[in-house]
Amino acid sequence: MARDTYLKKVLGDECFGRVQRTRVVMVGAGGIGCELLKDLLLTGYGEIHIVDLDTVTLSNLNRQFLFRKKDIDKSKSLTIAKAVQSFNYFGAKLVPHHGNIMDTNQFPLTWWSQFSYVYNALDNLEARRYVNKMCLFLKKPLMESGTTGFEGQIQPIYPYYSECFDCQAKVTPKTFPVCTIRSTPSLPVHCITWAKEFLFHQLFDESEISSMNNEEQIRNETDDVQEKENLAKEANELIDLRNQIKGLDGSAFIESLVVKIFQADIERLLLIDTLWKSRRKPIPLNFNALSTELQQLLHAKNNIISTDTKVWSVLENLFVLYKSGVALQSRLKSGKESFVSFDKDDDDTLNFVVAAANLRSSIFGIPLMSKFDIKEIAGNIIPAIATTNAIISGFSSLNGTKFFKHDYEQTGSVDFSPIVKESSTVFISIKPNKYITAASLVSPNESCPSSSLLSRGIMNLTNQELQENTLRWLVDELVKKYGYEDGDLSIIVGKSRLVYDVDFDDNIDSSLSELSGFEDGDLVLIQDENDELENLELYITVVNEPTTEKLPNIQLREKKAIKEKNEDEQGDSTIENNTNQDGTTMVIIEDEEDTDLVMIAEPASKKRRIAGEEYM
Ligand SMILES: Nc1ncnc2c1ncn2[C@@H]1O[C@H](COP(=O)(O)OP(=O)(O)OP(=O)(O)O)[C@@H](O)[C@H]1O
Ligand SMILES: [Zn+2]
Repeated sequence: MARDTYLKKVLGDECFGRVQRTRVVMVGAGGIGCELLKDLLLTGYGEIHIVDLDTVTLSNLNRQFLFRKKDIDKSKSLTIAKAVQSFNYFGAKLVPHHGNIMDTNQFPLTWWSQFSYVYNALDNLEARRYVNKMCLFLKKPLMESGTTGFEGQIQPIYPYYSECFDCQAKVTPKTFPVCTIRSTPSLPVHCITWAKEFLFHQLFDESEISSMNNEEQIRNETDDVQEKENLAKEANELIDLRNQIKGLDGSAFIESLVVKIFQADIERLLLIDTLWKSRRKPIPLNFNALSTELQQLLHAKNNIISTDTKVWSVLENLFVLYKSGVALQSRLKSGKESFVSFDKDDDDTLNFVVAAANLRSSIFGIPLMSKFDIKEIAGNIIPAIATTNAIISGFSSLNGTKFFKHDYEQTGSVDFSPIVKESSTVFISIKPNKYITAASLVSPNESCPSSSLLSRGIMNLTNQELQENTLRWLVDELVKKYGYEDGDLSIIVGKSRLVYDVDFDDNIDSSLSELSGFEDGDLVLIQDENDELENLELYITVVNEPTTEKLPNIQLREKKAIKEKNEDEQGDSTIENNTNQDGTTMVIIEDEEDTDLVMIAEPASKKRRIAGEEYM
């Protein structure tokens, strides 16, 4: 059967026709992106824009099947667009963009407005959150997807009609109590966390204050006065050492470091009796006893450390610490870098963390690990699996394409209720009986910072208007337009910087261009201090010509009314479910007569795990 005949049969003539006239964007051209682009192309989409900021690396080739060895170091988006031409059977127009999706110069809000559907194929929380926001701004449907190892998930997002990406808290990586890491490690992962988050961070990274040295946290976690004093002392000495890094020569720096962290700090720790009542006491490193052998290694011609999969001896770890420590020190000394951040692919940083973690392990009687294994833990690497990406991409395009069964484009409607009822979040996993599960979409979370009690719109001003108009002008305009009682509003820019409220009017006569936070692409939050009107988020857009619609023509809803409406709508999810004896549910995904996809679902309440940071 010809391809288009087949697609017409599966999607229906009208839907297929719409898909062919549609312009979509795919953000991310990595593991999921390669699979997804193939799917979107073979579904017949008319125009596909592809955004990625990165270039192809060797490690991508095992699963990102559209890239070849010859493509290494080339732009992912440009390469992928070329690679699919050989099977571009429907003649889709492919438009690659090499850049960061969060760059508002390259991708202003006006750029986003051209798309009918946004497909995410990203690997980090920050970019996902950003795209979610843009889609909320423009009421664009978004398909979110993520995989980690054998697990994966898609989440269709229909702004204000179903949960957005921010509606559910994300799984955060496992953390350990500071005191376990700093005083009483018992597992290799404790020593790796110490080496990476505390030692490396304090010595080489941007900020001297790390979470491992958070006094308040330490105060909450231990009552032992001696331990508290000890931790503070340790950290201060490390900061002193950091300040001396550039002044010391290589061997003096490493020797001071080793003697301090593996000898003096441990000896001091041993003085706190309470810590060792029921634990094995650590044994400080005897640096003197090892220094002759270390010198021999340092003067050896051959590279003695070769295999990453072998567990190094204490001496070998000391050697690697020496070499990587000196390399990092000279990078800072050269002035080219003012700090160095840990990166699993930066060998100096990884070697330092591996060696420091292992030396600490040896002191506490914890098994040492190979560089290969430590890299996996320190880099939080869960292997990416091509098949998981392929399955998730398939669900992503299948579920996303359903949107085009409706004629949203023609009618201009943004009432997403019908498509929300037909869509589902899909999960895949390797657990028996849970290979594929699905749950119907639910209404946005009432306390979601991104999609509840909030209206959004665009503020259009020319550069000249930004220079001429003061904050006072903006406050007056806001009050006139939206009716804040007694003018009692506050204006917040950036993440949380207050520039105005009734008790803080220091900036009132500054022009908007003088106040940072009012540049093209910036977001400004307006809050009603009387707590009656919902919040308003403005997206600043610099236009060439003055417009009459400087502030968005919207009516802010009353918070009370929204809450009441939400309460009325509770429990309004109508997807047909049939509960089985084992508590799982059969969810009919397709509403067509010839139902083609039936899934087993667990109750929706159990399924609140959304693609978070650890999803690739
Ligand atoms: N802010 C962003 N703007 C544009 N593209 C982004 C942004 N953040 C991430 N990406 C891209 O999303 C893709 C995610 O794909 P994937 O998870 O396979 O990651 P990868 O970097 O290719 O692989 P790995 O992380 O395993 O080395 C990457 O190609 C990455 O460059
Ligand atoms: Zn939300």
